[in-house]
Amino acid sequence: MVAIRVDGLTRTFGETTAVDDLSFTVADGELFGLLGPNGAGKSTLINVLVTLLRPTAGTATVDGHDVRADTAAVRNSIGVVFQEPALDEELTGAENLAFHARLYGMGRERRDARIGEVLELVGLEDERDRAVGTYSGGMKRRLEIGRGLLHDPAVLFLDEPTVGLDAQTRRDTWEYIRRLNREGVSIVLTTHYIEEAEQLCDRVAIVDDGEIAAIDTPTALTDSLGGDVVRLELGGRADSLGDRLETRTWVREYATAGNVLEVTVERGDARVADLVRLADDAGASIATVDVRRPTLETVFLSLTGATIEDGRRRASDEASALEPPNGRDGAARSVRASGEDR
Ligand SMILES: Nc1ncnc2c1ncn2[C@@H]1O[C@H](COP(=O)(O)OP(=O)(O)OP(=O)(O)O)[C@@H](O)[C@H]1O
Repeated sequence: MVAIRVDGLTRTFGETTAVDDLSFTVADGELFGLLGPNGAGKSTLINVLVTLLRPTAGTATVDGHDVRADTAAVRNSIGVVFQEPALDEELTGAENLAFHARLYGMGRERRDARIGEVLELVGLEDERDRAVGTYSGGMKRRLEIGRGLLHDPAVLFLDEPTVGLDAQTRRDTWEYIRRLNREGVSIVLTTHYIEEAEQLCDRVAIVDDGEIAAIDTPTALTDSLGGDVVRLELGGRADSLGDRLETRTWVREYATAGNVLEVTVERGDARVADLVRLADDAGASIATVDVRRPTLETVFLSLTGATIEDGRRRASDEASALEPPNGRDGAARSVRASGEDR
């Protein structure tokens, strides 16, 4: 079964094509990540899938419902946690959830049972009667995730779920997200954190400039780069080693620059000794050796020619230099007010 099917989806804002002819599917029960810098089109894509924005072209279904024709059915099937917190700090955790459950028209009995279940799922049962204003950042985020789950949705959308959280709280939040996923909820999350995509997601779509540059499991994406890079800093010029490397079948490729030699091999840790021996035979002394496994950052760089950080900087420069001529439309603005990490 398919949780989400996107076919030729495009969304433009005036001259800007925020989402450009995307097609992909998310399987039932999958934890799927959209990784890309600010301005790549991730939020626009999510806003179309959660029916806050209409597509300009193409189609999408969520839990089998068309985002254009069946908005009510889509909304019933999904939970959404936006980047911007929207909790009432004066109410307790349980009261915040009860308020939301009433908005969903849940009857009292179901509401009470479900609030208990959800608080347990996100590990806040002991804090249920404390005012949310006294919660830590991570607890608030978990309560928001819990709120998105109240009506038992098939698909949960999380827009930058750990933005602004410290490293430890981020890891804890990942654990809760994994737990929900194990309970059977399909999850789509956006992130610009490499590690989040690598550690958490079953599959990742690398999004840049409204397009999907690649889509696969994190391991397959990093493997596609063809191996680890062993970097040797030598006492003399590195090109003296070139001839010797040419004859080694385990060398996928190599590059030299001054006294630095970079060799791509399948298993970097297993080849360090061979490379040290080769350098030795060539009479080259070695100053440093390190082995780098490619990360999704390396994949992003090789696909787009920029780092995610570059992309983020470019987006924020553009945003401050040039506001869109017609301004942002209301639906998008209400869910995208500026946050601390932009
Ligand atoms: N309502 C809008 N009006 C005009 N342009 C918009 C609007 N929403 C998004 N855009 C533009 O569409 C492009 C994609 O933006 P989007 O917010 O979807 O990217 P993103 O990857 O989600 O980034 P972020 O992490 O900052 O939300 C950007 O160029 C942005 O300026």
